[in-house]
Amino acid sequence: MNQNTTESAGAAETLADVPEHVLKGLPEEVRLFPSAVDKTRLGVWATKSILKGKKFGPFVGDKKKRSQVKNNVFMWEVYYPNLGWMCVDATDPRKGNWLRYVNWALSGKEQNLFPLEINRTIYYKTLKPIEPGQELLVWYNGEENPEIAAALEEERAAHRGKRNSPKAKKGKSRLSPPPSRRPRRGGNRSGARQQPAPRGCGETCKLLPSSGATAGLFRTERRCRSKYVGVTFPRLRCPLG
Ligand SMILES: C[S@+](CC[C@H](N)C(=O)[O-])C[C@H]1O[C@@H](n2cnc3c(N)ncnc32)[C@H](O)[C@@H]1O
Repeated sequence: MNQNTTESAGAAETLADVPEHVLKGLPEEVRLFPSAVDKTRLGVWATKSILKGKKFGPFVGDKKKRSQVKNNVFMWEVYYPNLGWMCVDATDPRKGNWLRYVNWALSGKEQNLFPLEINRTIYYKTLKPIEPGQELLVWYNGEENPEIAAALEEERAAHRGKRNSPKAKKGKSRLSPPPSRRPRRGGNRSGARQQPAPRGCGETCKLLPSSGATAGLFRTERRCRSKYVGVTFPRLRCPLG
Protein backbone atom coordinates (compact mmCIF):
# COMPACT_ATOMS: atom_id res chain seq x y z
CA MET A 1 0.00 0.00 0.00
CA ASN A 2 1.10 3.51 -0.73
CA GLN A 3 2.03 5.19 2.56
CA ASN A 4 0.83 8.60 1.42
CA THR A 5 -2.55 9.66 2.65
CA THR A 6 -4.83 11.89 0.59
CA GLU A 7 -3.86 14.68 2.92
CA SER A 8 -0.16 14.59 2.17
CA ALA A 9 -0.14 13.27 -1.37
CA GLY A 10 -2.55 15.69 -2.99
CA ALA A 11 -2.76 13.20 -5.85
CA ALA A 12 -5.92 11.31 -6.68
CA GLU A 13 -6.54 8.39 -4.41
CA THR A 14 -6.50 5.04 -6.19
CA LEU A 15 -7.53 1.52 -5.29
CA ALA A 16 -3.85 0.72 -4.79
CA ASP A 17 -3.92 3.11 -1.81
CA VAL A 18 -6.68 1.19 -0.09
CA PRO A 19 -5.57 -1.19 2.65
CA GLU A 20 -6.50 -4.82 2.28
CA HIS A 21 -8.64 -4.87 5.44
CA VAL A 22 -10.80 -2.05 4.04
CA LEU A 23 -11.49 -3.94 0.80
CA LYS A 24 -12.21 -7.12 2.73
CA GLY A 25 -14.59 -5.28 5.04
CA LEU A 26 -16.76 -3.86 2.25
CA PRO A 27 -20.38 -5.02 2.51
CA GLU A 28 -21.45 -7.11 -0.46
CA GLU A 29 -23.65 -4.37 -1.94
CA VAL A 30 -20.91 -1.74 -2.36
CA ARG A 31 -17.53 -1.28 -4.04
CA LEU A 32 -14.96 1.51 -4.21
CA PHE A 33 -14.60 3.50 -7.44
CA PRO A 34 -13.50 7.08 -8.19
CA SER A 35 -15.96 9.49 -6.65
CA ALA A 36 -18.31 11.62 -8.75
CA VAL A 37 -18.30 14.46 -6.20
CA ASP A 38 -14.55 14.72 -5.70
CA LYS A 39 -12.21 13.74 -8.52
CA THR A 40 -9.29 13.33 -6.14
CA ARG A 41 -11.03 10.71 -4.06
CA LEU A 42 -12.46 7.28 -4.20
CA GLY A 43 -16.09 6.91 -3.27
CA VAL A 44 -18.40 4.12 -2.22
CA TRP A 45 -20.79 2.97 -4.95
CA ALA A 46 -23.75 0.63 -4.75
CA THR A 47 -23.41 -2.46 -6.91
CA LYS A 48 -26.68 -3.92 -5.60
CA SER A 49 -29.87 -2.27 -4.37
CA ILE A 50 -29.72 -1.09 -0.78
CA LEU A 51 -32.94 -0.66 1.15
CA LYS A 52 -33.96 2.49 2.95
CA GLY A 53 -33.16 2.22 6.65
CA LYS A 54 -30.05 0.07 6.29
CA LYS A 55 -27.49 0.91 8.95
CA PHE A 56 -23.76 0.73 8.23
CA GLY A 57 -20.95 1.01 10.69
CA PRO A 58 -19.49 1.76 13.05
CA PHE A 59 -17.20 4.39 11.61
CA VAL A 60 -13.74 3.24 12.70
CA GLY A 61 -10.69 5.36 13.43
CA ASP A 62 -8.14 6.39 15.97
CA LYS A 63 -9.57 7.98 19.10
CA LYS A 64 -7.76 11.29 19.53
CA LYS A 65 -8.06 14.70 21.04
CA ARG A 66 -9.15 17.42 18.65
CA SER A 67 -5.73 19.07 18.87
CA GLN A 68 -4.08 15.88 17.58
CA VAL A 69 -6.19 15.78 14.42
CA LYS A 70 -4.59 17.44 11.41
CA ASN A 71 -7.35 16.96 8.86
CA ASN A 72 -11.04 17.14 9.66
CA VAL A 73 -12.25 15.40 6.52
CA PHE A 74 -12.09 11.85 7.80
CA MET A 75 -13.10 12.31 11.38
CA TRP A 76 -16.16 12.60 13.54
CA GLU A 77 -16.22 14.45 16.82
CA VAL A 78 -18.02 12.85 19.71
CA TYR A 79 -18.67 14.32 23.12
CA TYR A 80 -17.75 12.30 26.21
CA PRO A 81 -18.89 13.73 29.55
CA ASN A 82 -15.65 12.69 31.27
CA LEU A 83 -13.22 13.41 28.40
CA GLY A 84 -14.84 16.25 26.49
CA TRP A 85 -14.74 16.31 22.69
CA MET A 86 -12.81 13.44 21.18
CA CYS A 87 -12.33 12.50 17.56
CA VAL A 88 -12.61 9.21 15.75
CA ASP A 89 -10.01 9.89 13.11
CA ALA A 90 -9.68 7.78 9.96
CA THR A 91 -7.32 10.14 8.13
CA ASP A 92 -4.84 7.27 8.03
CA PRO A 93 -6.60 4.67 5.86
CA ARG A 94 -4.88 1.93 7.85
CA LYS A 95 -6.78 3.05 10.94
CA GLY A 96 -10.19 3.37 9.31
CA ASN A 97 -12.69 1.15 7.62
CA TRP A 98 -14.67 1.49 4.38
CA LEU A 99 -16.95 4.20 5.82
CA ARG A 100 -13.95 6.50 5.57
CA TYR A 101 -14.47 6.48 1.80
CA VAL A 102 -18.07 7.71 1.92
CA ASN A 103 -17.95 11.29 0.68
CA TRP A 104 -20.03 14.31 1.56
CA ALA A 105 -22.94 15.06 -0.72
CA LEU A 106 -22.64 18.39 -2.54
CA SER A 107 -26.04 19.30 -1.15
CA GLY A 108 -28.73 17.85 1.07
CA LYS A 109 -30.68 16.88 -2.08
CA GLU A 110 -28.07 14.31 -3.11
CA GLN A 111 -27.76 12.90 0.34
CA ASN A 112 -28.70 9.25 0.68
CA LEU A 113 -27.08 8.61 4.08
CA PHE A 114 -27.23 10.42 7.37
CA PRO A 115 -24.91 10.01 10.35
CA LEU A 116 -26.22 8.62 13.58
CA GLU A 117 -24.56 8.50 16.95
CA ILE A 118 -25.37 5.52 19.13
CA ASN A 119 -23.66 5.56 22.50
CA ARG A 120 -20.81 7.67 21.12
CA THR A 121 -20.29 5.52 18.08
CA ILE A 122 -20.99 6.81 14.60
CA TYR A 123 -23.06 4.86 12.09
CA TYR A 124 -24.47 5.82 8.70
CA LYS A 125 -28.04 4.98 7.82
CA THR A 126 -29.68 5.07 4.40
CA LEU A 127 -32.32 7.73 4.04
CA LYS A 128 -33.75 6.35 0.81
CA PRO A 129 -33.30 3.25 -1.32
CA ILE A 130 -29.98 3.32 -3.16
CA GLU A 131 -29.85 1.81 -6.62
CA PRO A 132 -26.89 0.04 -8.23
CA GLY A 133 -24.63 2.66 -9.85
CA GLN A 134 -25.33 5.37 -7.25
CA GLU A 135 -22.64 6.76 -4.98
CA LEU A 136 -23.26 6.65 -1.25
CA LEU A 137 -23.18 10.21 0.05
CA VAL A 138 -23.53 11.43 3.58
CA TRP A 139 -24.62 14.86 4.68
CA TYR A 140 -24.88 16.51 8.00
CA ASN A 141 -28.33 17.86 8.60
CA GLY A 142 -30.53 17.34 11.50
CA GLU A 143 -33.87 16.50 12.80
CA GLU A 144 -35.51 19.41 11.05
CA ASN A 145 -35.56 17.06 8.05
CA PRO A 146 -38.76 15.09 8.82
CA GLU A 147 -37.40 11.96 7.16
CA ILE A 148 -34.29 12.01 9.32
CA ALA A 149 -36.32 12.78 12.42
CA ALA A 150 -38.53 9.77 11.69
CA ALA A 151 -35.54 7.51 10.97
CA LEU A 152 -33.88 8.63 14.18
CA GLU A 153 -37.04 8.02 16.17
CA GLU A 154 -37.31 4.54 14.67
CA GLU A 155 -33.73 3.82 15.67
CA ARG A 156 -34.36 5.13 19.20
CA ALA A 157 -37.39 2.92 19.57
CA ALA A 158 -35.42 -0.12 18.41
CA HIS A 159 -32.64 0.78 20.81
CA ARG A 160 -35.08 1.21 23.72
CA GLY A 161 -36.61 -2.13 22.79
CA LYS A 162 -33.20 -3.79 22.96
CA ARG A 163 -32.39 -2.17 26.29
CA ASN A 164 -35.67 -3.35 27.78
CA SER A 165 -35.46 -6.86 26.39
CA PRO A 166 -35.54 -9.67 29.00
CA LYS A 167 -31.98 -10.60 28.00
CA ALA A 168 -30.64 -7.05 28.55
CA LYS A 169 -32.53 -6.75 31.85
CA LYS A 170 -31.08 -10.04 33.06
CA GLY A 171 -27.57 -8.85 32.18
CA LYS A 172 -28.18 -5.52 33.91
CA SER A 173 -29.46 -7.08 37.12
CA ARG A 174 -26.32 -9.19 37.34
CA LEU A 175 -24.01 -6.24 36.77
CA SER A 176 -25.52 -3.35 38.68
CA PRO A 177 -27.00 -2.70 42.12
CA PRO A 178 -30.78 -2.25 42.39
CA PRO A 179 -32.05 1.19 41.24
CA SER A 180 -32.61 2.44 44.78
CA ARG A 181 -28.91 2.02 45.60
CA ARG A 182 -27.60 3.17 42.24
CA PRO A 183 -26.24 6.73 42.39
CA ARG A 184 -28.06 9.22 40.12
CA ARG A 185 -25.48 10.64 37.79
CA GLY A 186 -26.98 13.66 36.18
CA GLY A 187 -30.02 11.74 35.01
CA ASN A 188 -33.17 13.74 34.43
CA ARG A 189 -36.74 12.61 35.04
CA SER A 190 -37.02 10.85 31.71
CA GLY A 191 -33.83 8.95 32.45
CA ALA A 192 -31.95 10.84 29.72
CA ARG A 193 -28.57 11.95 30.92
CA GLN A 194 -27.92 15.53 29.98
CA GLN A 195 -24.55 16.58 28.67
CA PRO A 196 -23.23 20.05 29.30
CA ALA A 197 -23.01 22.38 26.34
CA PRO A 198 -19.44 22.68 25.05
CA ARG A 199 -17.47 25.51 26.62
CA GLY A 200 -17.64 28.81 24.81
CA CYS A 201 -20.75 27.78 22.96
CA GLY A 202 -23.54 30.30 22.60
CA GLU A 203 -27.10 29.22 21.98
CA THR A 204 -26.48 28.96 18.30
CA CYS A 205 -23.52 27.68 16.36
CA LYS A 206 -22.66 28.96 12.99
CA LEU A 207 -21.26 26.11 11.02
CA LEU A 208 -18.28 26.97 8.93
CA PRO A 209 -17.50 25.57 5.52
CA SER A 210 -15.61 22.43 6.24
CA SER A 211 -11.96 22.91 5.35
CA GLY A 212 -10.72 20.11 3.18
CA ALA A 213 -14.18 18.70 2.64
CA THR A 214 -16.00 18.97 -0.62
CA ALA A 215 -15.79 22.47 -2.01
CA GLY A 216 -18.91 24.55 -1.76
CA LEU A 217 -20.17 22.91 1.36
CA PHE A 218 -21.75 25.50 3.56
CA ARG A 219 -23.70 24.62 6.58
CA THR A 220 -26.53 26.70 7.90
CA GLU A 221 -26.93 28.05 11.35
CA ARG A 222 -28.16 25.46 13.79
CA ARG A 223 -28.87 25.19 17.41
CA CYS A 224 -26.15 23.51 19.41
CA ARG A 225 -28.34 21.23 21.47
CA SER A 226 -27.29 19.28 24.43
CA LYS A 227 -28.00 15.65 23.67
CA TYR A 228 -28.52 12.61 25.76
CA VAL A 229 -26.61 9.40 25.69
CA GLY A 230 -28.20 6.87 23.41
CA VAL A 231 -29.34 7.28 19.86
CA THR A 232 -28.88 10.76 18.58
CA PHE A 233 -27.67 12.78 15.70
CA PRO A 234 -23.93 13.45 16.10
CA ARG A 235 -23.76 16.35 18.44
CA LEU A 236 -22.70 19.53 16.86
CA ARG A 237 -19.22 20.69 17.73
CA CYS A 238 -19.41 24.43 18.21
CA PRO A 239 -16.64 25.93 16.07
CA LEU A 240 -16.37 28.75 18.62
CA GLY A 241 -16.17 26.46 21.59
C1 LIG B 1 -16.45 11.90 8.34
S1 LIG B 1 -17.40 13.27 7.96
C2 LIG B 1 -17.50 13.35 6.19
C3 LIG B 1 -16.38 12.74 5.47
C4 LIG B 1 -16.46 12.64 4.01
N1 LIG B 1 -15.57 11.60 3.60
C5 LIG B 1 -16.07 13.92 3.26
O1 LIG B 1 -16.19 13.89 2.10
O2 LIG B 1 -15.71 14.93 3.84
C6 LIG B 1 -16.24 14.53 8.30
C7 LIG B 1 -16.87 15.87 8.40
O3 LIG B 1 -17.77 15.91 9.47
C8 LIG B 1 -17.55 17.06 10.27
N2 LIG B 1 -17.87 16.69 11.65
C9 LIG B 1 -17.15 15.92 12.46
N3 LIG B 1 -17.77 15.72 13.64
C10 LIG B 1 -18.92 16.44 13.58
C11 LIG B 1 -20.00 16.64 14.49
N4 LIG B 1 -20.04 16.10 15.69
N5 LIG B 1 -20.99 17.42 14.07
C12 LIG B 1 -20.99 17.96 12.85
N6 LIG B 1 -20.02 17.80 11.94
C13 LIG B 1 -18.99 17.05 12.30
C14 LIG B 1 -16.08 17.36 10.06
O4 LIG B 1 -15.79 18.70 10.29
C15 LIG B 1 -15.89 16.98 8.62
O5 LIG B 1 -16.21 18.02 7.77
